[in-house]
Amino acid sequence: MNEIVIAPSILSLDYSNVSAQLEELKASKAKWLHFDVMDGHFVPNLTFGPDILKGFKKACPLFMDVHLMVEDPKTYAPIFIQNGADLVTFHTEALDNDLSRIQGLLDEIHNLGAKGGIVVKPNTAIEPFESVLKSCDLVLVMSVEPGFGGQKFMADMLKKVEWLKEKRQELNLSYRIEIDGGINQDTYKSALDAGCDTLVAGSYVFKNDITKTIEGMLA
Ligand SMILES: O=C(CO)[C@@H](O)[C@H](O)COP(=O)(O)O
Ligand SMILES: [Fe+2]
Repeated sequence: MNEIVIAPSILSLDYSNVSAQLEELKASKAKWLHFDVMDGHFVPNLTFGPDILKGFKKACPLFMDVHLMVEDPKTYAPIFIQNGADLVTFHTEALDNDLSRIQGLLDEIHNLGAKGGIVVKPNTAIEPFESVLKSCDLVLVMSVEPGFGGQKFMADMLKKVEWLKEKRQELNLSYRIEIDGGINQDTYKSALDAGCDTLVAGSYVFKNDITKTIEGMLA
């Protein structure tokens, strides 16, 4: 059983007060930061480039979990790895769900010394990706449509989590299972019960007391 990790999503930081929140995160029980990269094409929102990641890593040296929501992850994964990503996840849909392209990018991420994994949107089934699971350090299940923080949790996505948990045991693998979107006081327990070991939480953490909210999910 993997240790439970909370990965606060910096998408929901209060950008008028960044350093104080990064100091609080450093002192908190969060070991990871979730860094959402959006290119305005794969999703209808724009966020951060590699220089911002580099700055965050310097100010707050936690494990950087970089979620690429971009049309061209093959180009951007190496750039974010050079700038501090410890783990990069990319959407299968951005590679047309093509298994050989997905396998190729997972191999490339590993060759660059980072951890890697796949992400699926809510309307993408997870079962077709069984053959690449052996190369994933983590599989990320989206429980909202990617693009924005603060959306409602889609409880149906927990079926994917249950399938991933069963497959992990059947195939004797050890990838982490992460969920992203709508995690809060009403939903985090069901995600853990279904088999998630890594919880992304954005608005829930940053719109409340950061330290206590993270501790509450780990209690
Ligand atoms: O990838 C995304 C959104 O596309 C997320 O990482 C969000 O940042 C999660 O925000 P909350 O739903 O927890 O507010
Ligand atoms: Fe994310």
